[in-house]
Amino acid sequence: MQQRRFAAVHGGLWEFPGGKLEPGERPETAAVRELEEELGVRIDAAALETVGFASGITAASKDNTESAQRPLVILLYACRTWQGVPDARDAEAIAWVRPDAIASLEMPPLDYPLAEALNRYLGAYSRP
Ligand SMILES: Nc1nc2c([nH]c(=O)n2[C@H]2C[C@H](O)[C@@H](COP(=O)(O)OP(=O)(O)OP(=O)(O)O)O2)c(=O)[nH]1
Repeated sequence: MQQRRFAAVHGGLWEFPGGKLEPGERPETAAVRELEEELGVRIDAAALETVGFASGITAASKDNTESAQRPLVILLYACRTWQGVPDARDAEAIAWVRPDAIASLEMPPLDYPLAEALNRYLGAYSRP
């Protein structure tokens, strides 16, 4: 998980690493690019596993310069193999967090349903 820059929208909150698509960009390509930019790790798009998504409305920007709040969809992927050691290149901090402890972090609203989707995906909530 990574902690957003204090000056950013949702500053100081923890989130899954990632970011917005560039025009015309595929989500998997964006995930590869963002993990390189934010963590300095290299991943193969073919190694991404689809976990789930969360949808809502964007937060109002801090300085209110952006237009009205817009619909937002965040896709979550799992990736079990990568090259390099994760480094906080674009965040206040990064941390490995056990999947069942992610929801205890202070996060932006859509990261909570993403954490639930991850735990369902990993079977952490499976019944005996
Ligand atoms: N992770 C997350 N992001 C959210 C939620 N609601 C919401 O408006 N956002 C916004 C905050 C950011 O503007 C954007 C996340 O994309 P991002 O990490 O690429 O954007 P950013 O603003 O940090 O920086 P930039 O690289 O685009 O300049 O989504 C939410 O619930 N979870």
